[in-house]
Amino acid sequence: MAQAAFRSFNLAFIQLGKIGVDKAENLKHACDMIRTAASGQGQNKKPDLIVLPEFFTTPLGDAPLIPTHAEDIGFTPGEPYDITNSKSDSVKMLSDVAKETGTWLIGGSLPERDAVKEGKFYNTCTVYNPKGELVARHRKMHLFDIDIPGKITAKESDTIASGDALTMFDTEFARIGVGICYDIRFPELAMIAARRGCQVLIYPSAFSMTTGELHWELLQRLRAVDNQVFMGMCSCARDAKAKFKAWGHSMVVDPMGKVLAEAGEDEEIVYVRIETEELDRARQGIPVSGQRRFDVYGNIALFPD
Ligand SMILES: NC(=O)CCC(=O)C(=O)O
Repeated sequence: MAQAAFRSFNLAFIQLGKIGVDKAENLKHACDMIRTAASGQGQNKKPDLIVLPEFFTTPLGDAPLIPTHAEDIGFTPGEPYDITNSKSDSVKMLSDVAKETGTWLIGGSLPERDAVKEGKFYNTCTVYNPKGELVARHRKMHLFDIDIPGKITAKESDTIASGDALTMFDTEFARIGVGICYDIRFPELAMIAARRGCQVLIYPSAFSMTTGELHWELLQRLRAVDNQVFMGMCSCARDAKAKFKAWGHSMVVDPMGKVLAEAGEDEEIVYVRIETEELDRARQGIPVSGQRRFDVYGNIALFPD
């Protein structure tokens, strides 16, 4: 893979609120918020890249809504895609607003209907360039199936099928790796993306209230430091009435593990300047990438569980 460009840029995370049962209203609200974020709100922060959270069209934890809210995206990575004939309202909105605002856009995620794998759907993120072209798609690879007795039981795999590909895309300012929420718990994904030249990793997300306090910041700082990359997770806002209450606290961490920006719990737009020097400083000062011992590790995928 060719060396990726890297220059300083502005990033905006939309910690979106008001995600209700009406998909059209959710789309309209997301579109309004993207326009607001793109304006930079008069603070000389006009973003090059805007990010939405996980499941921005459909309330998380409301599984019966998934079949009605799911959309046919019909995108195959690497193949041309005709947005004007897309069957997805969300794809059309995201493409239009990326073009209108002239920004890169990581369009959170939404339930995707495909040739429906075993009657399930995908939890899918789509990415747009400033011309409004759909350039990448990530299907959540690791599904949120957990059981912490008395606290939380979740089985995302009841309705969602797992994706089977890593996702990264090139902009004029960085190579960016994409995952979705629970994907953060699997260091291999971030490690491979970093080794393939990503300087920035961004995961649309919505952590649980049980795990958020201990793990949300910790996991992002770990992935950032392990891989010497910028790491960010963009969450939904917390909604006290929702079935799944999101932790919020959308965050961006630098390659030394320093938290550059953090939202609260409510709807909010977080602006961050990503400075190339921070990555160079971390990698030059602590040169772990040249000190790895692959001669000793061998193929870790072959180790027994
Ligand atoms: N939406 C999710 O994947 C939730 C992940 C989460 O809360 C975690 O602890 O991991």
